[in-house]
Amino acid sequence: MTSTPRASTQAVAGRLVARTTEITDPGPLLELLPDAAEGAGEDPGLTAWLRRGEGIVGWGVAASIRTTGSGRFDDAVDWWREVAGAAVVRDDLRVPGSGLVCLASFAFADEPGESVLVVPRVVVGRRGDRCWITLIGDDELTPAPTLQRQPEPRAPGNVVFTDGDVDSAEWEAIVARAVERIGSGELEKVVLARDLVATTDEPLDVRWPLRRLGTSYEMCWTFHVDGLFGATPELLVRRERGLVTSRVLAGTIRRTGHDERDLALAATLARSSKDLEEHEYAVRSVAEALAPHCSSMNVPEAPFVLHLPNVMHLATDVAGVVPDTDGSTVLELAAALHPSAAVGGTPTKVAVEMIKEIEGMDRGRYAGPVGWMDAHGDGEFGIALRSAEYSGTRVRLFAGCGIVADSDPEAELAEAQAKFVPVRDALTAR
Ligand SMILES: C=C(O[C@@H]1C=C(C(=O)O)C=C[C@H]1O)C(=O)O
Repeated sequence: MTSTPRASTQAVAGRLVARTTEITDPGPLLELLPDAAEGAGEDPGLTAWLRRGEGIVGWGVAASIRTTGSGRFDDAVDWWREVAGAAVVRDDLRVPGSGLVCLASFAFADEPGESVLVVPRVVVGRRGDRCWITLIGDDELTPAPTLQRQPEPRAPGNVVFTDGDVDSAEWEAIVARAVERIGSGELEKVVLARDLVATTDEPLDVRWPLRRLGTSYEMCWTFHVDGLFGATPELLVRRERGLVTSRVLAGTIRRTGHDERDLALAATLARSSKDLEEHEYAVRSVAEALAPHCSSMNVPEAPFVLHLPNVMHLATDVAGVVPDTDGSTVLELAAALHPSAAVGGTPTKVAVEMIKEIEGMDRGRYAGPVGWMDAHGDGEFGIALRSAEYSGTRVRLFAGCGIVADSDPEAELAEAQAKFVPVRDALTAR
């Protein structure tokens, strides 16, 4: 058993006061984020959760909590219940993302790793053609800032990439070892990841990669919470007024850059027994974790192919109804789902143990839940994939692959390389 260190809280001075007001369209939300370097030493707390230009961005820190260990989700649930329960909220819009919200990102493993929840001081959101600002303060409202499109973020300068904890040859050997153990019947699937370290000339202005991810990977959820950023195609869970949805991905093929060839490859992917098997494990793990909370569920029989600029995935959208009698918040659902077979394996416990034993690196918050939640427990959590953690000029990129009985280590390495592309390009693109 791992111990559960207590959560460390940055105290909320008093109760939080939040007010949401409708505003005219302020332009692309990512362009509103202020320059973190101008914050006079204060934590700028830049946060983002966006897809196709809709979602929320935030800055400033009205309240936050850091938590570790196997109790990280429970600590977060308790903290948010307390903060949201005591808050005074005025929200005339009542759309997803308006009112009091927190953004959060959780460590993949029970140990090591730190999880973070942040309530920004200023949140600006867009849903359809409605836009809003929410000001959050302790005891009294944060004064309204002037919303303006910010100049182009500072460029990272030259970027040098080096192997992370495990180089490519070693990683292939690790994958080969996993395939052997799957062959001997120890487990069915394990997801193995590796990291790549980018060193930038200038301390990273996270708005630089965020803007590029937001435009190049529109169909993904572009996010940033406390130094973890990326654009994930995988939605762990969304809860919106009793309806839950999850987009499950597993089974991948690299794109060639030629539309016709890619279409042929998409058809191959949809028929590939190796990928369908890997996908089936992931869908089953999500459906089984959601079932106890749902009065009805829809699990499509066959996946569709999701086309991204770098790769294509087998994808299934699972949906369910959470009755009022269940009352689980989106965070509790995310906790129940994590780690799904898309990032852990099957059976989960054996796979997670094997990851710890052979992967050779600390995942940090990569592949953990990342997203936002409101005071009613609605919100969205994605899986932090196609992501990186940064501090100053050091950026750690992550990518992983589901390994099954007939996985080929060389092909898996190439697949992981393709999954580095979104963040790599976002750092180096002009
Ligand atoms: C683990 C990652 O991706 C996951 C693994 C996939 C696969 O092995 O086919 C596909 C999508 C994700 O569920 C990653 O991007 O790092």
